[in-house]
This record gives sequence, structure tokens and C-alpha cells, in this order.
Amino acid sequence: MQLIAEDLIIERGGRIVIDGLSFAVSEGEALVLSGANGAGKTTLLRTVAGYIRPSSGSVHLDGGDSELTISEQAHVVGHANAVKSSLTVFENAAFWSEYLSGSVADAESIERALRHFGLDDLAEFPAAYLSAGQRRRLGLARLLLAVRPVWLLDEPTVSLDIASSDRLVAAVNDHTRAGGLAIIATHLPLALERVRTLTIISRRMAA
Ligand SMILES: Nc1ncnc2c1ncn2[C@@H]1O[C@H](COP(=O)(O)OP(=O)(O)OP(=O)(O)O)[C@@H](O)[C@H]1O
Repeated sequence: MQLIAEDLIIERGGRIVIDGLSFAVSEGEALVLSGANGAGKTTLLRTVAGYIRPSSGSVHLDGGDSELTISEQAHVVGHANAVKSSLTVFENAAFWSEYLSGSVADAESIERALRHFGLDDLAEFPAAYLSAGQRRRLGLARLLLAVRPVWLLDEPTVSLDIASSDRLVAAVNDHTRAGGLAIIATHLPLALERVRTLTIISRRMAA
């Protein structure tokens, strides 16, 4: 499987943010998007996910399920954690497993995902009372609740302490080792395996 972006031109608010970008990410690889604030990393990720239509160019998944869109084959983790405050941590995870795969995962799988992100002791805790980092960890736990070949992660380490950041890195490395691919926008150096970096140059700064 390969995710291929060709000749992308992307505008925001009438201004070209990405101008003629092509790249490919193969299964087993992670691509880190780096670049200054406002350079266009979120814009590019949202375009890959299909949430923003490029002015020209295309993104497609070679070897994926042609019946499904990229976002239907991807975990898209943005700035919001999509945590429901009225539910417990466990109930949030159960909700996400059903939303992502059509049926609630078994309790053991949910517990494993929570354990990976150090949330097992908080399973029955109301999500409303989670700290910012705990909420982010719960948002990330959904990566492990359903198998999706493409992970699109926008600043996934925001609010995470070093140990939690390491747990995320381990999850991404497990994912690429298993043949998945990932595109990750981040300002932090992450100890990812099989990683390449794509630096997005700010057109405003370059002008
Ligand atoms: N909805 C919008 N309307 C107009 N301009 C926008 C919109 N969203 C983003 N932009 C602009 O597009 C440019 C790229 O923004 P983007 O969020 O993709 O940058 P980024 O590289 O992810 O930045 P950061 O590192 O700060 O998260 C910025 O100049 C931003 O102001």
C-alpha cells in the first residue's frame, strides 16, 4: 500500500498555502511533517484526510480498499480529542470502537488500548474530570481500538508528558512494523522507526 500525493496546490482563505507538492508514503513508513507555525502542516493533513479539497492535484491510496475513502481507511487525530465528558473513560473507548468498526470491541481489547496509554486505572473515571494530558491519551487510545492502515496525526504529543509521548511513539512503531503507514505533524523530535521528514516551507516567510 502506498499513499500518493501528486502536484498538490492548496489554498486557505484565498491564499496558496501549499504550492505544487508531491510525495509518497509506503506501508511500513512514517512521514513526519515539520515546519514553522502556519507553514501548512494541518492544512496538508486535512487535505490528505479529504476534509479540504485541493485547488489542484490529488491524493490517493494505492493498494487500499477502492470502495472506501482515505478517511474511512484512516485514523485521523486532530487537535480535538473527541472525548465525551458525560461518559467514563471505558465508555468513551467503547463508543469509539463501535463508531470506528461498527461493533463494540471486547472488554479485553478496550482494556489493552487503555493500558497502552496508561489509562487502565482510570477506566471507570468520568472523562469530565480528566486532565489535559489524560484526555489526549484517551483520544490517542482510539488508534488501538480499530485496525486502520493509515494514521494521520496532527500534533499528537500536545499535553503529553515524556512517558506518554514514548507510549505514542511505541504505538506508531508497532503500527508501521505491522505494515501500516503514518503521517505525523509535530514540532518535537520523536524516536520513530522507518521515518522520513518532509519540511513544509512557509510561503509567507519565504516570500
Ligand atoms: N480556515 C482558514 N481560513 C483562512 N486561512 C487559514 C484557515 N486555516 C488555516 N489558515 C491559514 O493557513 C496557513 C496554514 O495553517 P496550518 O494550520 O495548516 O499551519 P500549521 O503548519 O499546521 O501551523 P502550526 O504549526 O501553527 O500548527 C496559516 O497561514 C493559517 O493562518
